[in-house]
Amino acid sequence: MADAYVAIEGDRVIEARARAPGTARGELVFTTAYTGYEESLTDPSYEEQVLTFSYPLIGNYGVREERFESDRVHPRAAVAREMTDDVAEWLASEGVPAVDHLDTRDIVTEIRDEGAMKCGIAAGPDVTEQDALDELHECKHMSDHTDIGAQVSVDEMEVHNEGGDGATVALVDCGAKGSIVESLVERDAEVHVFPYDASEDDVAAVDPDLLFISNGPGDPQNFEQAGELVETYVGDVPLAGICLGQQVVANALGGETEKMEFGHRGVNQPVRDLRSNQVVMTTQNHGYTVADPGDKLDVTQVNVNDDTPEGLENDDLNIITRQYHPEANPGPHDSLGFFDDVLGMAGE
Ligand SMILES: NC(=O)CC[C@H](N)C(=O)O
Repeated sequence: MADAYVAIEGDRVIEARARAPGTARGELVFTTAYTGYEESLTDPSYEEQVLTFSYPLIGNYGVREERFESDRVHPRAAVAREMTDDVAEWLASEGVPAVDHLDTRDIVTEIRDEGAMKCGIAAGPDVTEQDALDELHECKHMSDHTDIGAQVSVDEMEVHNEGGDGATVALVDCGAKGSIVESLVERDAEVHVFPYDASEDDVAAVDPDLLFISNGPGDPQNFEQAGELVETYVGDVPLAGICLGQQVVANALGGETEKMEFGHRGVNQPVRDLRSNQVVMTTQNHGYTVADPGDKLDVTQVNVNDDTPEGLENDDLNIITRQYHPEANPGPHDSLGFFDDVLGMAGE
């Protein structure tokens, strides 16, 4: 008998098995990644989403903190065909509801046909279908989470690798994955991690060689202050961005972003570099895209599947951004050279 329910738009309720108890709501999305569940579940970009794994068995190599991308689980709930006890117990200890024993192919097909959608989840011995429906009816559209940055950013500036020999990087933390900081520190950068709403004066105080806008959850248009930093620094200091960072940079420089139907989430998204014609496999996790790069940025890389912009650049203004995740974790390491390129702009 079912002891968990997933309610999706149209008030359809899918029965499941409770693996971690509780009720939750969020935007229902799926990832096709076949490894990296620890990294995905701790990626702050999944804040306010319910993550469905299309790969059928989640948890088969345990749960190790050294693979976490932040200090907590970010999706509001997790959905899998089959989840191991390790993962279920971890999610339960974090208070994040989880369900399995349902047809995840059905959910993926529904999202592909209808687009990412609101959902409600109720899991545990005492829950009813109505509990899941109540959650669904309370669920907000992702763009209506207007201060989502506050949920994922540092409260105070933090310095990593103080006294490092390399560039001084001002990383605006819109929900940064730990691997981005690590990739910069490994290249000797002194990384100042700023709150998502840091002021121009805060950033100016460290006299950065590079302004870097991180990945993050929700609608990039809700990160106005990060956009203002981009407007302030463009032309004076090199600019870099990953995922939400690319979107914020584009919006700040006269471009436009829009919501995609169901986005790209996985570890084998092919990206073509338009100058070298080389294709690399990339890790992705985004539901918005740059619809118009504006007149300051050139599209230098595109997604092979749907031609959406994956890289934006301006050689004169020293700007390089990526829609995908060059830091990987999970996923292929093919584009780690991005970090050498952006630190190269900063004189390293
Ligand atoms: N990983 C990210 O930075 C995601 C960016 C943005 N929240 C999107 O969904 O498009």
